[in-house]
Amino acid sequence: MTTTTEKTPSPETPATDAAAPVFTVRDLWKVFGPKAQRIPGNEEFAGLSAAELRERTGCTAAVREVSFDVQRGEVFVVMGLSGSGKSTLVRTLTRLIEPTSGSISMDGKDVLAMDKNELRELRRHKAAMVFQNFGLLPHRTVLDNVAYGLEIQGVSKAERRAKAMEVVAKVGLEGLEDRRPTQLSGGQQQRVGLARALAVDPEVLLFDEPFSALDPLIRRDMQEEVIRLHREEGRTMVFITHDLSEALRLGDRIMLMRDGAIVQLGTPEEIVANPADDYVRDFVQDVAREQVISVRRAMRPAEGDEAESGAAISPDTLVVDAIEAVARSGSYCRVVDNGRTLGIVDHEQLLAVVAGLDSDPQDKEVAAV
Ligand SMILES: Nc1ncnc2c1ncn2[C@@H]1O[C@H](COP(=O)(O)OP(=O)(O)OP(=O)(O)O)[C@@H](O)[C@H]1O
Repeated sequence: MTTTTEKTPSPETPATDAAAPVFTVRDLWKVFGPKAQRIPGNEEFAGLSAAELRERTGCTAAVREVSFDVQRGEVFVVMGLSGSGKSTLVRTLTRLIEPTSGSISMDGKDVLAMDKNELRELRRHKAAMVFQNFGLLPHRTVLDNVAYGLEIQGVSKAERRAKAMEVVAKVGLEGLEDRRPTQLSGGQQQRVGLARALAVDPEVLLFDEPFSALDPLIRRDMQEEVIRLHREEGRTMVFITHDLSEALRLGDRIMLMRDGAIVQLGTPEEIVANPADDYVRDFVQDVAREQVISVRRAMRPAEGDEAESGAAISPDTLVVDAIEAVARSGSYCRVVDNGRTLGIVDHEQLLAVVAGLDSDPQDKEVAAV
């Protein structure tokens, strides 16, 4: 794994403070196939590629010794090509798929020790899933579909109607409450699916490629919707996608998977600026770097009296915005944090980012798995 240092709390640690992770996953494996239990941790199979493992054992290691934390309030994106293990991994979080080995805790509670009732509670109240195929009930109205999760929780009719109306408005479906799913566009149906998950007010929303069936413009709309909701509510989100631009747009952090294992875990900026290996480098090679990388990575030390005056920008300013600020200033901009000048950016630094000449070999070492 890369730039994030992860502590290993005991699965029993009660997570009462806001700084504690929502999910803590350690050494997780999910192996499909005969005698799956023999695969995790077995030296004999450790060096085999996915294809070799399948050939030798008939097993598929869909999730392979994966460890990570999901922090409270973040959008945690799980990204990878088809078959890399994204869906399997996210389904193990609430044990829709039983892991083969490893540990998972949510809010400090050991998920693998939960009984049926606790699991039901976990899936209904704490970590609601938004699926790609919406899972809507065709004979129910939009409002009744949205209220469905509350209905199975036994919430009274008046209360669930009120709550459903509230979330219908929140996702921009006002006026469509009485329609049936077939009378809605794909994007609108996805909003119903999202509203239904939101109605139960879960601590975490788990999205399994929810927008991949939508056409690009509607998809963009839905991404904006998720960003807006996240900004308004700060709810923790785990979002699966195979689409890099979607991952970069939505993710606070991105976990890139390949053949069931983590290739890199970091912020979009860390992944684009410091790909952990050639696989990630290939993945991100067409990204417009100036739209992801901030001046924090581009600046140079101030020389002479540069630190004293000149236009100021914050360290989080994206290079694309800094280019405009530098052009307007006519010379350079100071990168200022809390009144302190951290460094300077001028045309030279910013162009180096655009041209991909800015990689810092030291950073790369830190980022390598
Ligand atoms: N029930 C199963 N039995 C056997 N193999 C499975 C099963 N479910 C998934 N796999 C295999 O596990 C691997 C990971 O699958 P998974 O669906 O998690 O990948 P993914 O990254 O979500 O792919 P996609 O983007 O296509 O949905 C694949 O090789 C898949 O064939």
